[in-house]
Amino acid sequence: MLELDNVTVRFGGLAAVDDVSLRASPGEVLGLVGPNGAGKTTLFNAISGLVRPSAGAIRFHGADVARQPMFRRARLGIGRTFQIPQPLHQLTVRENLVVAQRFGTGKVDDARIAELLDFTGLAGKDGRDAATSLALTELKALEVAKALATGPKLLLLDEVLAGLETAAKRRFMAMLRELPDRFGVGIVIIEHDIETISALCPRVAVLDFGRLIADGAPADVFRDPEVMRSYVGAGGKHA
Ligand SMILES: Nc1ncnc2c1ncn2[C@@H]1O[C@H](COP(=O)(O)OP(=O)(O)OP(=O)(O)O)[C@@H](O)[C@H]1O
Repeated sequence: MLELDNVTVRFGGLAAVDDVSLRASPGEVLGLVGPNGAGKTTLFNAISGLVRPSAGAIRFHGADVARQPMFRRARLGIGRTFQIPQPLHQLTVRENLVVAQRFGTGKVDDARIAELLDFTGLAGKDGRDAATSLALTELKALEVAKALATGPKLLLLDEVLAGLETAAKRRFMAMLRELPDRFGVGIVIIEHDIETISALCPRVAVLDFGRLIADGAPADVFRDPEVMRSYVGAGGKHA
């Protein structure tokens, strides 16, 4: 479904993503980890169209999307969340989903919106405005609901679990586990916590200074000395 070939993203002299080749299959749940500044979000930005790669190919279901604008990639089925929730603050929760649907599919589907509100635990909050009346957990749920409202086949989740307290995290993990079957999406998820990523993802890819240094089953990857060095080198706070 997603094919990255030798993707590099440069900011001046810095290769934030450095010659990364990676594949994700339909319905697959892939973890993306690495220390702070490793290039994870930049890779998401390159896939979703927020930054343009300096080199390399990005294909989605066979189509070369590397030069396509964000909305076109969204229409093809690439959806994403942002690390810091980015609702349209002046709009209500429901209106946020309407905008996301228009962006991703071009039309509004009220039944689907009701389903998404229910699924993400936001039913009953649909009339609230996003800026002033939602707690962090609800903002994160809205971020997931918005991404789903664009009708994705691939969902890029950028630290949706970070900062959640234990009960909310458990709820979110159950929600994420349901996504592939219920909504027919594959997932790439950025997450720092090794235990969480191992519980959610049969496969994990590791970035370090922009380079892909490991790709495989969590049990193998997190035993790899180079991976552990990169975590410990980053202060050991993720290990
Ligand atoms: N727009 C930008 N301009 C210049 N440098 C950038 C830009 N965006 C990211 N960088 C740099 O690129 C590198 C990779 O950043 P990125 O945010 O992708 O890392 P990350 O792995 O997502 O980190 P974190 O876990 O902290 O979110 C960092 O050195 C960062 O400072």
